[in-house]
Amino acid sequence: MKKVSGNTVIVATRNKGKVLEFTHALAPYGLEVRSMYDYPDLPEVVEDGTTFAENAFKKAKTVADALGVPVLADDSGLCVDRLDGAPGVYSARYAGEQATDADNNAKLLDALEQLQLGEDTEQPLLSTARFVCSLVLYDPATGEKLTAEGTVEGWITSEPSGNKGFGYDPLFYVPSENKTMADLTIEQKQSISHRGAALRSLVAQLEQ
Ligand SMILES: O=P(O)(O)OP(=O)(O)OP(=O)(O)OC[C@H]1O[C@@H](n2cnc3c(O)ncnc32)[C@H](O)[C@@H]1O
Ligand SMILES: [Mg+2]
Repeated sequence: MKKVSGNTVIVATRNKGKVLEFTHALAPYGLEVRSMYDYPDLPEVVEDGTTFAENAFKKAKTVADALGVPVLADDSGLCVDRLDGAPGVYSARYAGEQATDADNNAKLLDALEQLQLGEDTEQPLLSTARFVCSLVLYDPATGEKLTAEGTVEGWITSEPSGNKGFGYDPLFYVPSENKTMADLTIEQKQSISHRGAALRSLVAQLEQ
């Protein structure tokens, strides 16, 4: 399978946090990252799949078919056990179509704090949770795809901390680091995160 075009990896995303993480992770391989911001007039991707893998494939295929070169896509999200896996594939639009990270974080804390009402506890760790990342690299010339998935386990904390990362990172407490994901440097996040794990698995497949 043709991996990339030249030394450029096109990632089918409009999430600037993801772009930064992929740029950082792929630089040691001599690879540069471009995103949907670098290509005007790309079709919209309708993320109506029921799984992360389905949505990642839709993003990769839509953009790869439009550009005629292999494209990598990431669909990811947060699954919270006390909310039966929500927000899951709806993570980006949990608080509505135009929701900001702050809106989504506020809605998540609200949902979990409602559940804690009436319980005889004020402990800050509200629920176990995991981030999931599904990656798909699709080659439109052959129709071949490579897929990889990564997860990271943690807790949702009622005490947000940190200003790095993006999305739900300030609410995601990682016990092994005794920090939230937003407290970690990009390197530290990469070494433990769902996206880091998925990318390592994809690179291992490409190196085979
Ligand atoms: O679809 P693209 O354009 O890639 O950008 P997006 O932000 O809409 O990305 P997703 O559809 O994959 O939605 C994932 C949401 O899950 C959250 N998320 C995913 N990875 C995360 C991470 O590493 N840290 C914090 N939140 C994350 C975040 O809120 C994302 O907006
Ligand atoms: Mg999206």
